[in-house]
Amino acid sequence: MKILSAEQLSEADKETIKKQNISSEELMERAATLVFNEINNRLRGAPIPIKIFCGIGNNGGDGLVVARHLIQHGYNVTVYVVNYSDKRSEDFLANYEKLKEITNNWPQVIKKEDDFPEINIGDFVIDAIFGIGLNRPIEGWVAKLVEEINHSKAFTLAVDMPSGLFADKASEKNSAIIEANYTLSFQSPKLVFFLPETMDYVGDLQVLDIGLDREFIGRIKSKTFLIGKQQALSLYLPRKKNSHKGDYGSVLIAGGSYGKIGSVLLTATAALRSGTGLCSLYIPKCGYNIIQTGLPEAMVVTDPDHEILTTYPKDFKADVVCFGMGAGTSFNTVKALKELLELMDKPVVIDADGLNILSENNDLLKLLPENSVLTPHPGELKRLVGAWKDDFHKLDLVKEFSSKYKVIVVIKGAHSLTIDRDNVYVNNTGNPGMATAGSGDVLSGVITSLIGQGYEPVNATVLGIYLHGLSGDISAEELGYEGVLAGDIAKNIGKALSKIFEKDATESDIN
Ligand SMILES: NC(=O)C1=CN([C@@H]2O[C@H](COP(=O)(O)OP(=O)(O)OC[C@H]3O[C@@H](n4cnc5c(N)ncnc54)[C@H](OP(=O)(O)O)[C@@H]3O)[C@@H](O)[C@H]2O)[C@H](O)CC1
Ligand SMILES: [K+]
Repeated sequence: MKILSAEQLSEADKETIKKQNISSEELMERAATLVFNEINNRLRGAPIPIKIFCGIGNNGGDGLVVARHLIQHGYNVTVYVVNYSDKRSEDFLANYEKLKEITNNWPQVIKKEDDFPEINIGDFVIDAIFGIGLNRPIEGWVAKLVEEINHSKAFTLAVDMPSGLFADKASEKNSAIIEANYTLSFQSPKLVFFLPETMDYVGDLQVLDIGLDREFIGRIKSKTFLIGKQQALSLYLPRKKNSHKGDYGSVLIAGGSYGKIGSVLLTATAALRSGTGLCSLYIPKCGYNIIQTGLPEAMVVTDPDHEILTTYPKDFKADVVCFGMGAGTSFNTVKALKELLELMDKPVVIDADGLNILSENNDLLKLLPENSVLTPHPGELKRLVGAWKDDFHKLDLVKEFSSKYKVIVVIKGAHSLTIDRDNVYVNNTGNPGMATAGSGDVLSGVITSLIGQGYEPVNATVLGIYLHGLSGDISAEELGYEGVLAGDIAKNIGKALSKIFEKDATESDIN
């Protein structure tokens, strides 16, 4: 699914009005009625106090439409107009009149702090103050109102966006932003919903298809995509009935050191669980018995050294090599990575200490084969691209790095991002249980395996991250967040792959 910017959404809005020959008020009615339906489905007539805070633009207009429907269905509603300026939009005004026609309980206008109502923890708050039209931080008494809503701890549902968030840029530190429990967003999720500094404001997210013109949206040249089940499915390369292990790639996992052989064991397990035909490990001698016992399906080649990697086996033929987990950054291990990069003309996957070596030896970056995949965690990423001011600056730095070195970079996080030059792929699977030792080693194994099976490196990365997250979700369902081990994520990759083929009746819009 494309992630559209505020500007693209406004254009789609205008184009839809033209093509479908409807008024913008009708489009507002359509969008806000969907919001009402969702609320009605959940509240089912419950008499809890609903407090709707409406701005004076079109987000506020949506709030007024929702209010009208709720009142007509007998809900206990109070509407507040957050009168932050006198520039009331036309559709706001039209719906203001419509609301006054159906109730004697007219909206209360808030113009200063003294006008604030009491907000109780048991209230149901609807935030329709600002949407995609926010163009500067919220200030003054409106900022105080936002704080008041947040402090109340009342359940808060945001219409389109939590007020105070910009759709496509970072917020200043300590900005007033609604901390929503639930966000019902129109047509396309906004990029900020998935970035670490802003995702917590969104709560649970649901995207409502408000019927903006499909053909126009299809033509929009978006470079930002949300990866859900449909996209994962479209990337999958089916297996032929008449095939053998030679058809599914020969991968080499190079890494490990004394005390850290578990890391390569996890990577290799994940590679095999993701469908690799032949999996070999290149490790220091100390790991030989461990791997041969722990993973009899894998083959092992050992370095001359007992404890670390010191060289690279020049005659070894593999379709793809993954380097770095548990390897350490000793002088001779740097040499081993250099030998590998000088030899390879096919994409490699570099993780963990491999990335630390690259950040300390910038000359090696130039040796990376085109479309190699780097999978840093935030600390490793900072060492590679430098420090960033905010999430959007980080995206710019990584895009620049990806273009300069012609590589694919993963920004790991609750929603991991794959950056391929200017393109951003946002992952939408995974859970906090995956924040556990070895989880990254497993991800590298999955991506390496898929490249070995013939996936384009960017597709292998996007699909690999999706499957890794889904496998984490399956593991958490079995074991609870705290109970998940990286080994479980590796073990369940096959189940995750099967799951993308399941038809799921309760599937939400964005999965
Ligand atoms: N295409 C769609 O998805 C549809 C969206 N709808 C809804 O419309 C809003 C967007 O409405 P819009 O009127 O463009 O913008 P807002 O309601 O978010 O903001 C209104 C105006 O507020 C001013 N502004 C911006 N920032 C601040 C601030 N910090 N303090 C005070 N005022 C501010 C700004 O005007 P200025 O002239 O003062 O700059 C905004 O224009 C969208 O989110 C949906 O909810 C439709 O209902 C359906 C189609
Ligand atoms: K809002």
